[in-house]
Amino acid sequence: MAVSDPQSDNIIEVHGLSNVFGEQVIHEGLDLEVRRGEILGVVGGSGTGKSVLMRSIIGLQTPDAGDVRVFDVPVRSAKEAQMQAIRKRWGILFQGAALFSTLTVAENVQVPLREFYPRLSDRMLDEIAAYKIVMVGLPGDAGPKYPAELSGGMKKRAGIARALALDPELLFLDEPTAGLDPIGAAAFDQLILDLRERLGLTVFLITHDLDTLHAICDRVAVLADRKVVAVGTIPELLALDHAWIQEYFRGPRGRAAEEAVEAEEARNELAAQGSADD
Ligand SMILES: Nc1ncnc2c1ncn2[C@@H]1O[C@H](COP(=O)(O)OP(=O)(O)OP(=O)(O)O)[C@@H](O)[C@H]1O
Repeated sequence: MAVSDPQSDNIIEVHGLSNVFGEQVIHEGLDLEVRRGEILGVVGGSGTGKSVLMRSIIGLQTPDAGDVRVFDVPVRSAKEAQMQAIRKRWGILFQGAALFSTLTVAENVQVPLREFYPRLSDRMLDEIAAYKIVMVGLPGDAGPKYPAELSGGMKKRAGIARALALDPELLFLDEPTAGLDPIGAAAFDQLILDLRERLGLTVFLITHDLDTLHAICDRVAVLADRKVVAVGTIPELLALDHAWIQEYFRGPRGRAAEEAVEAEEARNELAAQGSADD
């Protein structure tokens, strides 16, 4: 049930993916393409295999069948040097930010730099970390703090700073707004949008957050029945006769998220009219 036309300029291509754990078939013949420059939301019920899909794409999970290409490199058969080269081109925010608790924020940001560029001087490492920390909207004095001293939203921002350490082209985000209050979540959505604009990122975003889907995703991929059953804009998905999609987007939470976006658009329109009248 692919809704949008396929495009050739894909950063990620997944074809015929299967993942099986014992008796449990998670994916069977799953296809997905992620286009350069888009924010693709990935949704699906709990346990449908969103995180397993992400792990298959980044090479942390060896699938039972299928092809996965990232930056045109076949992840399953790539040599270690090829994988190293593409790992430099992506950044990952795992669920819960996954910061090293014994390292400061600045040291966390420096982890990928030390791994991929072991000859960087301490001064350069400090400068890059300070730059990334400010880039994600953390206060300048956040660098020497430990994760335990940060709020949930700040931890996520620190995780993003680390994911951006190597100036990636592609960002993987696994439930980035989970656990944030609605205001913190909206601010985080805005940060992702800003970063995409400023850095030209492509974003693979796993989320349950309907507000996030409405606010920042160009397209949404729906996981159900062991595969991606549909990919498209939210209006395209709403036009489909699929029970889970209808329930998810048209349920009370889905409608509230839709209304919030409509209200925001109306406010922006009024503001634009106001400034045109001045
Ligand atoms: N290494 C593994 N070994 C065995 N089973 C696994 C493994 N990894 C994941 N699973 C199982 O695969 C299924 C899908 O897991 P996954 O974490 O991808 O779901 P999800 O869609 O991300 O869920 P949620 O929305 O709750 O985070 C789950 O039933 C999980 O228990």
